[in-house]
Amino acid sequence: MSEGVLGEIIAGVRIDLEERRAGVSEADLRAALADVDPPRDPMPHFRAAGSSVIAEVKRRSPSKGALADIPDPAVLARAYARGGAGAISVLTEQRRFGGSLADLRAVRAAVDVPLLRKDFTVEPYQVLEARAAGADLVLLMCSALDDDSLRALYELTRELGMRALVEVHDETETERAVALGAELVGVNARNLKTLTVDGDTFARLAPGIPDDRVKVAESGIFGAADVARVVAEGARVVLVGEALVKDGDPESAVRSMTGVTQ
Ligand SMILES: O=P(O)(O)OC[C@@H](O)[C@@H](O)c1c[nH]c2ccccc12
Repeated sequence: MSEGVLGEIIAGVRIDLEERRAGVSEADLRAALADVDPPRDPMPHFRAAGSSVIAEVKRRSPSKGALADIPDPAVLARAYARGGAGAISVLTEQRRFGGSLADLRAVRAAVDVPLLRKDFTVEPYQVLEARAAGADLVLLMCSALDDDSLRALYELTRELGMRALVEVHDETETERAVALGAELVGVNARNLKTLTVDGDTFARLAPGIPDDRVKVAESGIFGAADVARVVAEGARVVLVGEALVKDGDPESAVRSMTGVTQ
């Protein structure tokens, strides 16, 4: 299932994960959950009229290399929050995206908006870790998970009171996400096996997702015109990284993509 770049990324993710697990056990993480504020629910914002933005803290990517110098993710997150972001995504994968759980904690301390831990989630340990660091959502990628793992991780997020953004990039994955009952389905226009963006992906896959689910358009969105296009195709939410981290005024950039209607 995971071939090419995706397989390589996940191999690295597993190595880093085992290193962390050697320091903090799953039982330690579960115990730590008692001291964490309850999860914040992004769904009301996502379901309200007009587009909602998940604004991403993203330092680099395998396809583009370094995107932006982000000396303090808290500063960027505050700008996103002032701009009206419905949620903030923090990429925590270290090797290819330059992120960390420290970034997630820094953002959690700075803003009240719901937070997505954006990583290649393959083990329950990562979901517990996300919640312990104050995340409210996790990303579950169909391309990285078989049906049993997908279901087990989805159920764990619900058990913890979190939401899962279930990511798809083709028809088969879309059917799997829908069959799972995913309420938040992200269509990633970037194929993580080849790293290329296909702007027609959302329009192609969205009709396969029932309208009672919240449809999220991910990747390759650079401005209000792109948002208007995916909103017309059924998106309620857009997930934007590169365009926001590169913008000198991220607050206005988020605002310009928020509340866009057909
Ligand atoms: O920087 P962009 O093109 O706006 O994309 C953001 C987001 O969609 C992208 O970071 C992403 C979507 N799914 C992922 C899975 C893993 C890592 C990264 C991603």
